[in-house]
Amino acid sequence: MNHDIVLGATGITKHFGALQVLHGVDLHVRRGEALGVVGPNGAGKTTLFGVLAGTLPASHGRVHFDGRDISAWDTSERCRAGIGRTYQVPRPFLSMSVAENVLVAAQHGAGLRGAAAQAAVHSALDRTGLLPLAPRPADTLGLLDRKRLELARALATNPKVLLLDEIGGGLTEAELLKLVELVGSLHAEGLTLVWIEHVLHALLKVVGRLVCMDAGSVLAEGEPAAVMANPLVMKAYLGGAAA
Ligand SMILES: Nc1ncnc2c1ncn2[C@@H]1O[C@H](COP(=O)(O)OP(=O)(O)OP(=O)(O)O)[C@@H](O)[C@H]1O
Repeated sequence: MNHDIVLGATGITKHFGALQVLHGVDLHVRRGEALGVVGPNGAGKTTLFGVLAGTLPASHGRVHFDGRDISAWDTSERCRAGIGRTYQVPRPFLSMSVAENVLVAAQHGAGLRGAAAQAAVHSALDRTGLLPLAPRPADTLGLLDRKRLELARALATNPKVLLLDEIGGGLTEAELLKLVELVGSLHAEGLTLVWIEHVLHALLKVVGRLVCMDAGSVLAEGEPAAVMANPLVMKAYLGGAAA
């Protein structure tokens, strides 16, 4: 495997019963890059994230990470190896504080204990600007701070690659700019990102490469402007809008 590729999926298919939602997808993430993943609703983007993170077993195909075949690894092994993710629908423990939520991720996601767990929590809160809110109950946070918390929980697992699933949804334009700034700063620190996002103008401020999926296949990939101008991609989006 090419060592420039930190995370690679090859020939991934996924069936849910009789429904096939991924049809031989190849996805290769380069070390240090920010890769965007777009596509109409139901294209299979979140399912692909599940296969990468190990929450969903692939029906066929292999996943490699950092030079190793991790296809048989479960989600906690992959998390400890350095694959972090956020969820489309964040589910923080609402009665717990911001810091406690991040601590749970450091302990249960990354298996950290004691001073190492506390250091990971401090660093994640600091990087996401949540240190001043550390003692606040999670249910008192506004939407942007909940997104920051979702990021902090993923960062507390010390990821080498961070999978972001539609973290931009529902924010005002001003909030979105702050989120873009934060995600951009994580990438500037050297974190490899794969970001599924429907809010294209936000995504395009951060990513250097784009993959477009439709109906369980990769339609196009490459330089973002070229991908968005690809006739197949335009057709998929217009079809999605009309559906
Ligand atoms: N657990 C499941 N059981 C059955 N079908 C599923 C399951 N999860 C996803 N699907 C189906 O797989 C297809 C792909 O869904 P997926 O969520 O991966 O798409 P997506 O590209 O992430 O869409 P969106 O942009 O709307 O989040 C959809 O038809 C969806 O209904």
